[in-house]
Amino acid sequence: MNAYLLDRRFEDGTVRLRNPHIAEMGPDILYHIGLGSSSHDLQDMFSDVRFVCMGGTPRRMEQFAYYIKDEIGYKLPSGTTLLDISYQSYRYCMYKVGPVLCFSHGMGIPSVGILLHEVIKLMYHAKCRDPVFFRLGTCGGIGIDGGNLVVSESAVDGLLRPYLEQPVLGEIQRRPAILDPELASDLKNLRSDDDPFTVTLGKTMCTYDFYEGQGRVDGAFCEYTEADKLAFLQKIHAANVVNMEMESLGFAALCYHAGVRSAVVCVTVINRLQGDQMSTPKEELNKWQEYPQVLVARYIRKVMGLPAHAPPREHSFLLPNEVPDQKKFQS
Ligand SMILES: O=P(O)(O)O[C@@H]1C[C@H](O)[C@@H](CO)O1
Ligand SMILES: O=c1cc[nH]c(=O)[nH]1
Repeated sequence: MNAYLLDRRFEDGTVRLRNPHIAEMGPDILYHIGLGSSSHDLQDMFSDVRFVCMGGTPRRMEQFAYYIKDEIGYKLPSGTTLLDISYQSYRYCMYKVGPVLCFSHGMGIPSVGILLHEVIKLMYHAKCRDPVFFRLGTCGGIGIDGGNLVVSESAVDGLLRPYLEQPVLGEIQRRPAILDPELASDLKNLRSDDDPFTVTLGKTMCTYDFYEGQGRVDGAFCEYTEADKLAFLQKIHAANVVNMEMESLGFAALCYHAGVRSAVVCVTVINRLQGDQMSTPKEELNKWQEYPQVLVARYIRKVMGLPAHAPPREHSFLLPNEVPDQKKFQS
């Protein structure tokens, strides 16, 4: 067995829940994804899932669902589009394309954490074997220009500590935020020479805020100088931090605790050593957001025994319902 997993899974690769109450309590409602162990046949619906891919926005993850559909040669019945399985939750989006499950996770550790509790339980109820979890995100690069990829080798908090802390029953609970090193290195090696992006392996700083938490000077509040900010960014850069985002710590800690292999692949949308404001045109940002998908699709294809090379799309992808030139009204 992969050294990263230790004995945190069952021999047959199914997910071991580290919660004795679930087996005893009867029906389990997965409230935020609109599913349940008695209202749905979770094993029938999801037991073939091998890859769980998540990222912040519903649009990005719906796009990914269509992209991976083409990449793995999955066909939809004619005249149909992909169903958002968790549409009744009005929280996260969720698409299934063969062995790939795609979710949006919203912003920040609380949002991704709640989703992970329910997705890990879903893997358990469905008896999925050896699922691999990916976060496909955006980030601020530290010394890396926009439009390049970072595969996280580990996640640290805003104090450079490699664990997730949260108060539980009035005490601080600590869980190590460990990502699978073998998976990270496999992903990095899937870059091809004709890709329009570089891939850097390094530490990711995960913060609780986009503005002051990431040392920006362009929030509604700021009590430090530009020089203070740059000194901090240089200090963390010297400690091998190459990017900043807001979910990796919770994502890594919960996946590791569940015995699930996991990786974080983010595209840089700004080089924080050069500024704070997000001034890149939307069209460019949309194209960049697809780069993590390209690398993860290559990994999935490789594991499925398909040729690994999946090129980036020429143009950023429009969803079936995004008819161009629609007139919108704002009062
Ligand atoms: O998943 P994404 O790439 O949206 O996550 C990053 C971190 C925050 O959630 C968000 C801030 O803009 O982007
Ligand atoms: O600077 C950035 C860009 C994207 N996401 C972040 O959390 N920070």
